[in-house]
Amino acid sequence: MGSSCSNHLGIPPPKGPNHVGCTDFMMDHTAQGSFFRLYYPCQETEKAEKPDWVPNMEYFYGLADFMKINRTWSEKIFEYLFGSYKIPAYMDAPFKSSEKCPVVIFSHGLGAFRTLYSAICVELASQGFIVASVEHRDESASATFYFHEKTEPGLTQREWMYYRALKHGESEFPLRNKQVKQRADECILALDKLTQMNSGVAVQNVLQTPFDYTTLENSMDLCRTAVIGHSFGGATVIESLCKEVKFKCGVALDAWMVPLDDEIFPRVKQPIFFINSEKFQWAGNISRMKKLDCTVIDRKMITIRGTVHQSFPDFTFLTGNWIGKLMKLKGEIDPELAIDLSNKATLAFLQRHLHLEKDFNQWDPLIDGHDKNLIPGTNNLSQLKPVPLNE
Ligand SMILES: CCN(CC)CCN(C[C@]12C[C@](c3ccc(C(F)(F)F)cc3)(C1)C2)C(=O)Cn1c(SCc2ccc(F)cc2)nc(=O)c2c1C=CC2
Repeated sequence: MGSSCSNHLGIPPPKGPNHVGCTDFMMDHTAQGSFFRLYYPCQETEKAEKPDWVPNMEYFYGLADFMKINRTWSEKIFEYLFGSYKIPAYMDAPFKSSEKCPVVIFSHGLGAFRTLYSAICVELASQGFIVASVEHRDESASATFYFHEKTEPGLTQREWMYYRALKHGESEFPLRNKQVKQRADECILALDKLTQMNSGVAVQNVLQTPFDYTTLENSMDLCRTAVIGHSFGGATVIESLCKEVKFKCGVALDAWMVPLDDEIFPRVKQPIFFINSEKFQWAGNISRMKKLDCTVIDRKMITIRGTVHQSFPDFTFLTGNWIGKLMKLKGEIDPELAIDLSNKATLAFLQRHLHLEKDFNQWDPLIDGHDKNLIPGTNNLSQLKPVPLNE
């Protein structure tokens, strides 16, 4: 998919001091291996291209499946609406950072995949983080791929795994609980791969990208690691914190709490920041977040006024107001202002709990909802509303 998009829409560029590079990593041919997009501070290079936002057509097919719409014409619509957008980062640009980078593992939502939260991941990388945006193989992604057993040396063909919808009459919890456990394992495995890269252990990347992973040796501060996720990825944050104490804190963006066992809540010991949209809130979901409230561990919650569930993924920047509001991809608030508030509040929380020596503490008031576009805690209407299913 070529040609730069000419209209005013697009994924907002990063605001931090670093230029941002990105590259893809897949540890082996199997669906059990780790697969993520890596965003990192890079050298400024004219040569590097900006990658397509949606890397392969199969992702649009998967998105059609997820949206329960016909693949044929929806692929044309997606191609027309979104086919030419680029990620505001330089593909395979050389890594460059004057200091060790803190690390974030990012987990996407149901029906999403690794590139759909680029505005968040690129911003964090521009602020000095190394971010691995995992692509989950639990059949919750619209689509993902791995490789058939090596047919011939070097020659490998992609195997696509598509979104698995709930079967008619199938109950949601058992599937989502199994998936959230796999998702947490995949976040932990991604952290393990980054740990190997940091220690100079040679790691195999079955995607022959030109990026030189040896340049990441001694580049990461693995004592400063966090996990962040949207919706189902927010539940993955909680599950990952419970399973892996190397994650020092978590940021759950509009967490969908359904997949989680109640019994894990008392077992999570790390700080958690819930950043919620105004619309994706209902009593059952909020009450489970509140079960994580704790006097001795920093647990924070804010609501961003005028936002919807889709205010966190990149789609919110890519359609005009009319279509955006119709498809609930946009709320009342300007999408760039909303993500800016979310990113700044996230950076302040990460500074506090990863003990960063940056100036992100300038945004501490946002953690407590002190801004005209923020509400401390929930939107308090959540008691009234039934469960939103089409958010
Ligand atoms: C009818 C299908 N039904 C499936 C269960 C509900 C579908 N749905 C609402 C949608 C996603 C929507 C969407 C996307 C993308 C366009 C596009 F046109 F821009 F492409 C339009 C409209 C359709 C808004 C959600 O699932 C909401 N949601 C999400 S949305 C994450 C996502 C997925 C694909 C993306 F491209 C971007 C973001 N992540 C979660 O973890 C959870 C939920 C709900 C509970 C847990």
